[in-house]
Amino acid sequence: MFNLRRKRNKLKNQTVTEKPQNIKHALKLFIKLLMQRKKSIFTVITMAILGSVMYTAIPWFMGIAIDNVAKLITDFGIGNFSFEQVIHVITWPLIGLLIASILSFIFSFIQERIMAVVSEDSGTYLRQLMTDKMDRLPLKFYDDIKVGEILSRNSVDIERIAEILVVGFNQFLSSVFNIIIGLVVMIYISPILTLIVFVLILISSYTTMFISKKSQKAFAENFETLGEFNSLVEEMVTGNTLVKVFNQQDESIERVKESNRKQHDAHLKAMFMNYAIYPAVRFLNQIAFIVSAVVGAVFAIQRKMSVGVVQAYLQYVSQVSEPITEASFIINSFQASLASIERVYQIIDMKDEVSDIENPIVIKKTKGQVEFKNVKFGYNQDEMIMNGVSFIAKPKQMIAIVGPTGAGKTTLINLLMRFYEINEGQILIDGVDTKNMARRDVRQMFGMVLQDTWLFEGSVKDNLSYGKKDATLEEIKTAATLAQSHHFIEMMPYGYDTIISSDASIVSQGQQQLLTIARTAVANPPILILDEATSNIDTITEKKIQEALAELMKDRTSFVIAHRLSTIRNADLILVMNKGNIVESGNHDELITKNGMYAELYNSQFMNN
Ligand SMILES: Nc1ncnc2c1ncn2[C@@H]1O[C@H](COP(=O)(O)OP(=O)(O)OP(=O)(O)O)[C@@H](O)[C@H]1O
Repeated sequence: MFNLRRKRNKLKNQTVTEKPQNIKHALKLFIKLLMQRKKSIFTVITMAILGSVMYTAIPWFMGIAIDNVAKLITDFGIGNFSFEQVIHVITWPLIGLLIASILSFIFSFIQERIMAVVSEDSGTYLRQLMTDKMDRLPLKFYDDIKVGEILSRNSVDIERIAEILVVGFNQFLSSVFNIIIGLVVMIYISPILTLIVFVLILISSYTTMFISKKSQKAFAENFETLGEFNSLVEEMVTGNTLVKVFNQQDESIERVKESNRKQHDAHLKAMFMNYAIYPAVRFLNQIAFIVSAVVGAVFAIQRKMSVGVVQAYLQYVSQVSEPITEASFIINSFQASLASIERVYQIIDMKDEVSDIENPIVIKKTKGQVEFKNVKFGYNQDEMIMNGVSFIAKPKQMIAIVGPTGAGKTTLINLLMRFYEINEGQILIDGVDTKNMARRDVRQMFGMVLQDTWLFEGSVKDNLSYGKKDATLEEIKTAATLAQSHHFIEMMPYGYDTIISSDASIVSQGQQQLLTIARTAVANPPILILDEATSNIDTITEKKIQEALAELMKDRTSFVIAHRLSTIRNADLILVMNKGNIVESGNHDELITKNGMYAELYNSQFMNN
């Protein structure tokens, strides 16, 4: 079936990877995106710093409260001071703690709120950029990419970028400042202990990362070997007879045994990781905390550190170690978003369609003469398929294009409509090179009636006036009458106001075709493109379609991708195509006399269906 323009999807787009191909470039794009909202980002960073300061202040105030109570105990001895005295010494630290907690909450609330807006805005901004771009991209772009791929970039990837902005970026900022400020306070409390603790945290985080990678591999191996084992067993069961016929029982059993042994080893490794290594990793992660607790206790006994400070220190150890241990998770999701941003910008940064020339020529009233002058074209620069095609279609002539599949019929139409730019030569309409016209004006001169009809969800009236928005109801009805549709439209529940869609059963396939003919008639284009590929429509409707098309073609230049003998015989000019080029042209009698490819095609099954 004739499917204009999009004949071959090369699907050369890359598979979705979770890592950016060029991390530096992706990072630049990410920063560029953030810099769109400089003020917000600056506020967010300030909030993150202030939030971390407040967060760090909380254990500090708690420490002061503990130390104040401890001092009461040391000064007066247990039970020798009043409740009021306790309240007196803890009131200020507790107020400080309360204020720090509230401020910490407020700062992170503002931070998250602003980032939520930035994230939404960035999503909308990227979506807008993508949509605008889709409009400006050459149609060739759509040959090379799957529709699903475009949709996924427009939704999943942008969603992921928005998510990392609202969740990941906040988490990242808070983690960085919590670590820095936490470390500063820890160093202030005890530089030596902090050095030991920091090294321990780094070692345990690195080990965790290393082991997670190994364990992921072990689990993957486990699944793989299990899959292999299952398919071997399945093969043995289903092919049991064959195995016996060829006397391969021993070898089969040996293969299963071997696979079973591999599966056993892989499973054991995976389970070992799960039950032995992970608890060890968890313990490792606690080591920094344990060392700090032990050393802190010793310092407290030696009175080098107060109990309150030891308690604050321990909280700082968690404050610093937790984000470091989670770093791999944050890095992974950040990497995934960088990959997303890279994919989105791959489209945004693509080269636009060659823009129309300034001051394009406008043909006021098209006569409908079409000329191809030595046209050369290839979908790819290095692979020409059309090598110097020339012909003239005079106004109101009917041109039949024939040729075997892949001959270049669609390509010829694609070029006519300027869906692709030709490499050499000229395509002229009424003597004007289409390159010197606006694309929109060129396409407006053509009306197309294709096999794959396209109706949108809306009233019959709206569908018919799609090509001429200001068409009056009278015009629409006249066109519908010409296209043998008026009668069945009137029979519909609401006549011309009936809502239809392409998949609605309210209009049959044949009626859909008639409606598309009516739609073209409303638009009243000077040149027509018709696809005559046979479709499974009943003979009566088929006849109606024929009559409607004949009516439509009256007084217009028409290009027909022809399959019907009658059409071809009536054509003023037949273009016989093969391997991208016109190999013969003329009318039926001339071509038959020539006894070339046309005669061959004519006598074969090809045109006689
Ligand atoms: N978008 C495209 N990108 C690259 N090559 C293409 C593209 N569309 C078509 N071709 C190639 O161009 C040649 C001509 O194809 P075209 O679709 O024009 O033939 P056709 O005569 O319309 O075939 P059919 O009768 O099957 O519809 C073929 O070799 C085809 O593989």
